[in-house]
Amino acid sequence: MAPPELILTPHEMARADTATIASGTPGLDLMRRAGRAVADAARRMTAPGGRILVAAGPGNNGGDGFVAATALAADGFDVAVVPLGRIDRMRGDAAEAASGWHGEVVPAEEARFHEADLVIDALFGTGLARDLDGAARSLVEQIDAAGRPVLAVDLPSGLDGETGDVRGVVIKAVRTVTFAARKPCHLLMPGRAYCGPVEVADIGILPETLSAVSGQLFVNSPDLWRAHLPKPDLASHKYDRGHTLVASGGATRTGAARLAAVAALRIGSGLVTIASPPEALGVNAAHLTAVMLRGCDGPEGLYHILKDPRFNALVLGPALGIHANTRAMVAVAVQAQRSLVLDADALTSFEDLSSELHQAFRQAPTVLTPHEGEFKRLFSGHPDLLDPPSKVERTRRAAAYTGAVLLLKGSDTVIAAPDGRAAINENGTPYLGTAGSGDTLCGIIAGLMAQGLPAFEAACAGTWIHAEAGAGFGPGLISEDLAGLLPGVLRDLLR
Ligand SMILES: NC(=O)C1=CN([C@@H]2O[C@H](COP(=O)(O)OP(=O)(O)OC[C@H]3O[C@@H](n4cnc5c(N)ncnc54)[C@H](O)[C@@H]3O)[C@@H](O)[C@H]2O)[C@@H](O)CC1
Ligand SMILES: [K+]
Repeated sequence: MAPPELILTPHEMARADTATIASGTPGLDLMRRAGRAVADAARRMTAPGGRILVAAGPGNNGGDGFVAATALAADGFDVAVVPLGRIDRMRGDAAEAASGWHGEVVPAEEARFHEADLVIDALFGTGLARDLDGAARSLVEQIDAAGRPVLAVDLPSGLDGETGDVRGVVIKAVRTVTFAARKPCHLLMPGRAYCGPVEVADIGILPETLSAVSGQLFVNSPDLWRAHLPKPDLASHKYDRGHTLVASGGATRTGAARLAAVAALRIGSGLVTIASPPEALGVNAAHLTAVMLRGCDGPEGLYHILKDPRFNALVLGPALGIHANTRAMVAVAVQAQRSLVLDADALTSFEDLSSELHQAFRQAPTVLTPHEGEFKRLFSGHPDLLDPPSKVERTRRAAAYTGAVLLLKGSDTVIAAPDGRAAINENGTPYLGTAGSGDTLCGIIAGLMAQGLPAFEAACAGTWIHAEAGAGFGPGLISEDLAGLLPGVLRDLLR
């Protein structure tokens, strides 16, 4: 089994670079390998002899560009370098790489990017320190306006490597070659939309060096959690696979709980029960077959049901209503120390009361699944949780604050555990943006926790499986389809 893929921040990457150099690999060797990997990609993107313009910045990203230019010219491509600033002011390895270039140099104001078959963007990489302005901004705008295919070196210039935000302006690339590991900007929005497919080139930085500097940020893929997935054997029966309880809303708001309940059953929870307000029992009963039903009158009702220890995972939130009763039900669930997924109304009920959530969930596995709007409302009194520009950092801080696993939804869903582990999901699909999709996600996660997955792994696996099911279906997807798509995804995963 492959190890989980690490994502390194620019700062961590610089540490890996320094450690590699300290252990005997010259920095110039790393740059040469980086530049050659860029040249390899460029070769695949350009017809023999094609015109390639390399926009080279003042730092090591520019150095990589000079190495690539030299390799491509040697291969017979028609290459010119467009430097940003004076080449004779470059320093260190980048100056060394630039000194190997004896071909055409074109000043930015004379560069005809629109005539290029390929533009290599080697302006800025992980060293971008502020918003682009002046000559740098003009050059980026000039390249973008030309509309020619761009190959980005490490990352599209103008992207903040850590946050994925645009620093003033950014070049839109059709492909990116990065080194040793992907950076957060390759997965987080909006950055991801500017990268095209991202290729990770091995430049000789050892996996153990990457692990040593890693801040425990991962790509959310099966490599991160597959080992935890339950595989029932011949001797196991439904009582071994947990019992998920989903709280239903009132008589006209019962669908969300049923979506969650059916998803929990499909993902493998041995038994699933809907806890329904008395007035909604009839409508729930009319729609349920394999899912069981219990009457549950608010927090007191929940308290009585949870006296039965077999209910080991709970979903609270979908269509429960935003009021004190919902908060009280959360309190009962927390007291009962069961695995818990809180979404939607269960979160919004704590608006302006988020201080009540401080360390509230550290006793039992809990997953909170807000989208950005819910997250902002929930933690509106806590600028320390809302201010960090990095979505990963915001999610991590909220996880540490609440003691729960935080799943901050979006096309770049981030999942963070209170211990600092975090993952960015990348298999999402816009088709998942449909009514009830979040309810299904809650059911999947709770169903996995019912079977014994730890909260972080359940949240990561649930996010990935939910997205995979949606992506496999595509246009026309509605939430009722999702549970039925889970067996196919599970079959592939457990193969
Ligand atoms: N870290 C590594 O392991 C390796 C890194 N390499 C390359 O090195 C790059 C990082 O190099 P650097 O740290 O030199 O950084 P960059 O080359 O990304 O940029 C730094 C330079 O840009 C200037 N600068 C920063 N922000 C600016 C702005 N807004 N406007 C104008 N100028 C600005 C800085 O003063 C500095 O001269 C990576 O992206 C990668 O391409 C490779 O050479 C191989 C190994
Ligand atoms: K770049």
